[in-house]
Amino acid sequence: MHAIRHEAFTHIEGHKEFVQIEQNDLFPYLLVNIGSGVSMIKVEGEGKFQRVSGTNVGGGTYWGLGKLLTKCKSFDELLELSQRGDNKVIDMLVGDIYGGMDYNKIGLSASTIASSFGKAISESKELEDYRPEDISLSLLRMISYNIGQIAYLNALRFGLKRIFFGGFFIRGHAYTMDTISFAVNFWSKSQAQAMFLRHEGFLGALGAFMSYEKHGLDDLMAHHLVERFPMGAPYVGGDLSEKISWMEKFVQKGTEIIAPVPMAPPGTTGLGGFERPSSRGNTLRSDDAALNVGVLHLVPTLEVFPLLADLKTTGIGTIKYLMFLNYKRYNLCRYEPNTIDLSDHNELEYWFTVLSSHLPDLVDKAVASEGGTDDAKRRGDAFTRAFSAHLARLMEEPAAYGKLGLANLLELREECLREFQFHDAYKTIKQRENEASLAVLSDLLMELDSMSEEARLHALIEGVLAANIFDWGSRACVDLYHEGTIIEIYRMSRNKMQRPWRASEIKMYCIYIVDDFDMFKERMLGSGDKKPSAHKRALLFVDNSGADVVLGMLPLARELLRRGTEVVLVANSLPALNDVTAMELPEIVAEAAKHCDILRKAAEAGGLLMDAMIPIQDASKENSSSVPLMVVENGCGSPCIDFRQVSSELADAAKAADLLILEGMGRALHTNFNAYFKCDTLKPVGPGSKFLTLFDMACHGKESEAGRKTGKGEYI
Ligand SMILES: Nc1ncnc2c1ncn2[C@@H]1O[C@H](COP(=O)(O)OP(=O)(O)OP(=O)(O)O)[C@@H](O)[C@H]1O
Ligand SMILES: CC(C)(CO)[C@@H](O)C(=O)NCCC(=O)O
Repeated sequence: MHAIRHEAFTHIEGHKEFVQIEQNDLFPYLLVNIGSGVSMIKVEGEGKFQRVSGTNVGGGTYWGLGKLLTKCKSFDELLELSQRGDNKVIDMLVGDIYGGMDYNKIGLSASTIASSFGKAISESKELEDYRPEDISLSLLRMISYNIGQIAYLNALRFGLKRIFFGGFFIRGHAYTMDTISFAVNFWSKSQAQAMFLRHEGFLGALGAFMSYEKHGLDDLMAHHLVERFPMGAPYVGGDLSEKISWMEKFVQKGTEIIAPVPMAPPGTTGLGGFERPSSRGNTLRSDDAALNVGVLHLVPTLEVFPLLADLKTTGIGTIKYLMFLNYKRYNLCRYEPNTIDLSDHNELEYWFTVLSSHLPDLVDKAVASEGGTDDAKRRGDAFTRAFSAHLARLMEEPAAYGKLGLANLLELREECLREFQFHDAYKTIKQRENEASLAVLSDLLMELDSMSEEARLHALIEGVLAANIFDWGSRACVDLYHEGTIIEIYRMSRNKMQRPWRASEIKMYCIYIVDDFDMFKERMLGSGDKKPSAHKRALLFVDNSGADVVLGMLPLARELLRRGTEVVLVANSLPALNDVTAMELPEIVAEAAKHCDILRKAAEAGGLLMDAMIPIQDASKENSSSVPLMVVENGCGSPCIDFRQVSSELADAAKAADLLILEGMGRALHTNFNAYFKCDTLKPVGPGSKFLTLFDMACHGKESEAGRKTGKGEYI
């Protein structure tokens, strides 16, 4: 639960809500594992747990007894039957005893089950006279309610505030979860709430893995575990079945991709007591159709970005805590990379349309990047189907893979491409753009050098914004590109920039803009009595290949180097769209260095002209007079960045940094727009980048609360 965000959720009347749990507030809790039998485990801390109780009436009882009584051939069939059942045919209800009335004096409604299967005593019916549907429902309620009640009593016995339910019995079935939630709520008189886990079926395997000494997992930190989604999950059968054979336990081999089955609209529970939970529909909503899990990857080199401001000290925001026996609100604010929350249905629909409309073009590029072979076409087709199936799944249940943010969706697409062995769909385009931009770099540098300091700084920032237009995720950019050369478009785009740089609205999110260029300029160039004060080290998070990095970010890097600031170019570890990668940067820098002495000396000092990538500690060699220009990878393969999980090289490089330049829509707007850092930060986002209409916006930024408190500025 430390590692996987949005692991725990409540499930009440068909409504799933994720529960945010602070790392230091997780323990103690009761874990109820419903397998064949049921184990109840008191968990008091990391590795500190004790089995305190259990019950032999569990999943095995439901399946075993159900099989005997209904002749069902599979567990799912049995569960499906229960959806169409009516338990009052077999269960003795309070109303049956008290003449159809509620028994108000002791607080029981007429529909409350007085005795499971109790009606069968007094009726002269044989087993065959009962419908299997009714038997299944009575049995499911008997067992789930019993487990819910015992769990609650044990939590009470040990003063545990939370109960998590797991085990293969649950398996993501909405109706089972609603039934257990109902039971816990009923017996605790609404004092307790059942919580469920997205990866409930894997607890045993995970426990075995974690306790296996050879892994040396003692120091395992939450940020070392990354959840990725199994792209084969919705894509079953066909040529790629070998790839997903491990999923056979969950998904029947050879099943076609099927659209997820919508659940019936929630109804009301009516009279109270044991009315049917409203998520019950005519069709069982099972996760068989699309496996509802992510795969955990252990990446021991991932770290939390050390310059991320600790927002707890700022006290902004409110996090809702659902606590057992005690409902509290805490005033805490945690880092959330996503700016856009896709739980807003309109927002979700908008992004799904954008991604779907980009799909054919992306597949064309991906197939071309692999030489357009038959194999590449086959993989392209499989990718389209797999990704579309994921989109359909998420459209139907946005929380299927945890709380959905735009960054997750964009990363999902990149992962999906990689899953089908498209490692760099934009390879050719990136190369072509890099070459075209490098060819005009020296002209641009000459133009910049002819300007006054102030005009140059202004032109450089405008240049970063203007060059960020070259984004091949943006159709508008592609269209524009047909109409001019790289330098013409760059110049035109720069000329269009009018201060104050601002954006008024991005889709439904209003963005309030502060153009802080003057503040930044004062720090860089000084003003009045104030002397310029160069930053010690700047981290430049670069975005797109071609003009963006070559004509935008490199000239800015050069200016910083000229002023004695060390520059670290931070780029993706793996390709994502047309973003430049850390592997590609040394070659680009080497080529640019041919046109510029400042870049050449700095790149030499940073070791870039000798090796492709060098460890940061070797970077500040004594044998050069110039401050170094370095490259580090960020640990990501997505257009966005989650600062809780960056490469250890980046974390290391950040320790000495006092300026961050976070360029581009993915990293500065779709993610991290609301992120605060401990040092000066620039967040330049160019017009028309990543899916926005051209010239919709020029640049965004805002004053930082945290910045004001710490005396650090967040510019532009
Ligand atoms: N497709 C399925 N086939 C069989 N059982 C299923 C299926 N889906 C869910 N179940 C439920 O899962 C239960 C088994 O769960 P699980 O594998 O977690 O337990 P186990 O390891 O056998 O039990 P224990 O924890 O008691 O050792 C079954 O008894 C049944 O109730
Ligand atoms: C015996 C185990 C632990 C096997 O996993 C499980 O099936 C269980 O907890 N059964 C319930 C036993 C009891 O009555 O406590």
